[in-house]
Amino acid sequence: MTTSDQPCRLYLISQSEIADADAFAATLDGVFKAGDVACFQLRLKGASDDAVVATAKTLMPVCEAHDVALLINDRADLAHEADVDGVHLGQGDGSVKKAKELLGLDRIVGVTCHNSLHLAFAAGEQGADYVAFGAFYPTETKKTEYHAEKDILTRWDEIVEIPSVAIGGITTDTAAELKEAGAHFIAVCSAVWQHADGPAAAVRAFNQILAD
Ligand SMILES: Cc1ncc(COP(=O)(O)OP(=O)(O)O)c(N)n1
Ligand SMILES: Cc1nc(C(=O)O)sc1CCOP(=O)(O)O
Ligand SMILES: [Mg+2]
Repeated sequence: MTTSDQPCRLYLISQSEIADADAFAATLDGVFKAGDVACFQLRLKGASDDAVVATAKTLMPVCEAHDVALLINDRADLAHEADVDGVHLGQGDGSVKKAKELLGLDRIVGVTCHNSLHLAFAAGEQGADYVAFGAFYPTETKKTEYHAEKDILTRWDEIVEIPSVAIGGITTDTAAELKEAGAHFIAVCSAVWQHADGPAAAVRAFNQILAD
């Protein structure tokens, strides 16, 4: 993941529960057909380890077919077991170094950095492939303790080559301003899965905005 001449792309986060992985794989295939998605993060909360790995394995062929990187949230060990493209680590989810050792240097390790350039520099020094800033807007997907301002994306983009991901309450109304501020990826959950016209329509709409 490098920033030079790269367009701002969509980073899709799953809902926190997936009841039927096969049915969801079919939905995801339709979503990916609707437009460009760079990454898909499997963010299951409260699922067993076996369910996370099994769901990832069911979704992997769909992600591969559309050239979408599949990441597992929170757990480098499960990302390793499922042999996916990488892991997203929060500040309490283990070190980048250990994740890279386990997964291999070719796998993606992204890190939550809240509203802190200091955390982002530390993640970058440890070898993170991207840093995530947020939450930019109110969200019901997660209880957030940190609020990020757009200028952190601009300052990061001016200083560092490592891509940034903007997250938290992003909608089709706000994606453009984050892109303009310098975000390299726009991470979205509810604005896709709860879109009035369905997730494929949402991905089409985000793609139009990010292409402008
Ligand atoms: C792209 C991206 N950015 C931030 C987060 C949040 O990670 P974390 O702080 O570990 O919180 P949970 O997602 O685990 O609740 C993320 N998942 N993805
Ligand atoms: C998972 C997550 N992490 C955040 C952070 O600020 O670190 S905000 C968030 C929720 C993202 O979902 P939505 O697009 O529905 O707001
Ligand atoms: Mg986490």
